[in-house]
Amino acid sequence: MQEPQQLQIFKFGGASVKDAAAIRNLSSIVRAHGQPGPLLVVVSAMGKTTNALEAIYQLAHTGQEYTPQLALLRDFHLGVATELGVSDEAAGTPALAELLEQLHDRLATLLPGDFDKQYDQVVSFGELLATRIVARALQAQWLDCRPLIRTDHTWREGRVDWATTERNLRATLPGQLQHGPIVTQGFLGGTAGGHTTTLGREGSDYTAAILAYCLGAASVTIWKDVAGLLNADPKFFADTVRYPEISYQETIEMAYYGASVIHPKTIKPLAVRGIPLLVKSFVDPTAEGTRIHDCRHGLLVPAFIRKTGQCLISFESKDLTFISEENLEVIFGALAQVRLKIHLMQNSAISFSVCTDFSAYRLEKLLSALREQFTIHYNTGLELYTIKNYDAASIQRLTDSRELLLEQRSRQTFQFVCRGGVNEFVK
Ligand SMILES: Nc1ncnc2c1ncn2[C@@H]1O[C@H](COP(=O)(O)OP(=O)(O)O)[C@@H](O)[C@H]1O
Ligand SMILES: N[C@@H](CC(=O)OP(=O)(O)O)C(=O)O
Repeated sequence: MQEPQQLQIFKFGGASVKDAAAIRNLSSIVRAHGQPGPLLVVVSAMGKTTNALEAIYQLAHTGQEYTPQLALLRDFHLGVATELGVSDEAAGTPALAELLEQLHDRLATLLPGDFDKQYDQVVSFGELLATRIVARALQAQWLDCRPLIRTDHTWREGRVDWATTERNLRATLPGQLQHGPIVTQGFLGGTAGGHTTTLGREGSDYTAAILAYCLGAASVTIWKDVAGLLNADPKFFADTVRYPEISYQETIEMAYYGASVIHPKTIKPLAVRGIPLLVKSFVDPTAEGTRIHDCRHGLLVPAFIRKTGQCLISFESKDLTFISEENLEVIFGALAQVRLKIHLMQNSAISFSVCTDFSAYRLEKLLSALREQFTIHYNTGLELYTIKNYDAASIQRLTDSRELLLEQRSRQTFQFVCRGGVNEFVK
């Protein structure tokens, strides 16, 4: 087996393929920055297509009308392909029409129940369509990653079988890469039985890391609409600062706390094999960006991370007994069962509180499981703020005008939960 020397992996997310002009820009980046050696291009669904597919699926699964939304999605993809001169007619193959027909048939034959499994079979079409269009625009090879990236049956958050995936990729890709760049889907995997899985929302960054790890890539570059990894999301915070370089460890923590610029699972596979991750701007591709790698640096400026759509749930034992390890085991078990991830937790003598993402469906399942044993209160519409490497001024900047429902601090990290401010911009 031949090792693909100096393999470069580029990942383009939804914003960088949102329309024909964006895909033209992507093509010029690949021409100017993709080195002459092997290149693997990972692409997400175009713009907000995954959200649109989620909405269509929700309607279809509940027996409601969805054909106008499906027609919009179809026309959008066919329109972009035509504008780029890569329609089925121009390409001489009906790949887009076939995908759209498969999507149509899937939606028309949904079964009641099995929500998460069927979600994956439907929502995956966003990446399949986008990669067909981008591969044609780049005159590159198109690769279906689903038979190669093997996962278990955890629908909507497939867990990767690393050994099988590495074997599959190493048996297939090095040879194919010799024939030119390859375009493949982010976010998707497949089970041993041939069913499609997805890796969790915004999981295409993670796909790039899986491919890099398994193929021993020289680097991964994720092309974003920002100048690099910043100390806060510029959509919500004024005066953001770019980190020119930052360690895997700092980045993994920022992603874990909710810095949505990088999917939290992305860093570990890269760190394990020492593969640098470059975050660069597709708006200004020659700018430096951020290099995430094995480096040492002094204390960084405080980083601000905001997670919206949070829910604070507190459990009290009904008979005023203390919160014990036995109680906690039951609560943690139920949270894992309904797949609610804990972002922050705190306990007092008779009460235990957790902050999680709000999902009406999962919360209801949790309440049914624990209601008999505990008195449960919850608040929704909350935000969780994290300040990494905090100082007094940074705490003051965020907490001054807010009523804190819960707060916690360690040596480097300050976190608090408060009520959500609609589209609030932090100065
Ligand atoms: N610390 C941060 N640094 C830079 N961008 C951030 C940060 N936290 C959140 N973001 C947001 O992440 C966005 C880019 O990520 P995302 O939209 O997921 O990209 P894509 O869908 O193209 O992969 C930026 O537009 C920015 O609003
Ligand atoms: N399209 C998927 C996967 C993804 O990673 O997208 P993006 O790279 O645009 O965040 C989603 O929206 O969840």
